[in-house]
Amino acid sequence: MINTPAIALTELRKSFRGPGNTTINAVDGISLTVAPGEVVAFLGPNGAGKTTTLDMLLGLTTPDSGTVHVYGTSPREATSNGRIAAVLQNGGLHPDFTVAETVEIVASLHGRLDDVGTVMYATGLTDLAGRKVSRCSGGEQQRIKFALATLPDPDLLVLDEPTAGMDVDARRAFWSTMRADAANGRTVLFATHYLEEADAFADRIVLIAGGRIVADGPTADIRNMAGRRVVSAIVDDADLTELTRVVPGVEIIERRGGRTYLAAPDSDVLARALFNTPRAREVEIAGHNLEDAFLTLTAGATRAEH
Ligand SMILES: Nc1ncnc2c1ncn2[C@@H]1O[C@H](COP(=O)(O)OP(=O)(O)OP(=O)(O)O)[C@@H](O)[C@H]1O
Repeated sequence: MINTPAIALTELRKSFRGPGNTTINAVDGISLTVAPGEVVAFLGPNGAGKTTTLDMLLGLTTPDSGTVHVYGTSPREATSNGRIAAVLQNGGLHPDFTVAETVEIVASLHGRLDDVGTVMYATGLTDLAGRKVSRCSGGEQQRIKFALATLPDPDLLVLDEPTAGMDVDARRAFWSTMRADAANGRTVLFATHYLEEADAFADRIVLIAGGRIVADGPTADIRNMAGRRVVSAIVDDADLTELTRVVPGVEIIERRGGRTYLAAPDSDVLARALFNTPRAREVEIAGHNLEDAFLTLTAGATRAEH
């Protein structure tokens, strides 16, 4: 079955009870198909719904509605036959074991005791072999989890904020190991809230906010989209209609607090047109910072609460 996707999510929904009897639609209709061998970043701000989606993908949480398929099977089946493995944010490590013991236990479960040395070396754990897990830093613990996740040699690796707690050098080392894995054909889906990290590593970025996908495309496209300079102003509807006529490719990103946020392939043309629009007031040109632009892209998506 050559065409079976690595991941197929259809109309996934999951809500939780929030404070004061409200309902939080953590995941609000996510559909996503990932082909084998793709490296996909699941990018979104805190609370966007990334972890909840990954939990459903891994079969740790049951969706309220929608379906999850991993290589055409259920998450449970994919986990039990070693096709999918994960590095999650919390838990999973025994504090009293040493790093080597931890890796050996999981290796023995997968019949890979012979590979312990190689895996520990590849994940930068060799020098930490004798250290108790409880004495390892957050970043070091992430590396242990990563080593454990690669032991079953999964076709799909799911990583939730994998570099949390790592310093710059550790991050770089981690991603170079991941790149080598991906070059060998492993499918990787990782959650992050750093655009730079998604940009540096993923082939494709799925941008999520408010429990929904707000953009999905090749990394270069999303980078260009996020990299556009945003121009905003207080402007009325009639002038807006005129602007969309005179500025090629202008797009209304959102309207918030009486202000309209616009972007165009040439932001100078857009800004000039706005300055020449007599009733447009308080024209502002946003900086070119990728993180700011990313926030602008996701700010419009607010989660529906009842
Ligand atoms: N068990 C739960 N009970 C109640 N609310 C929850 C639960 N799990 C998640 N939520 C809420 O659902 C929303 C989505 O959370 P989720 O952890 O999936 O987001 P995230 O994108 O992974 O965020 P982060 O980057 O902070 O990890 C948030 O508003 C969160 O508070």
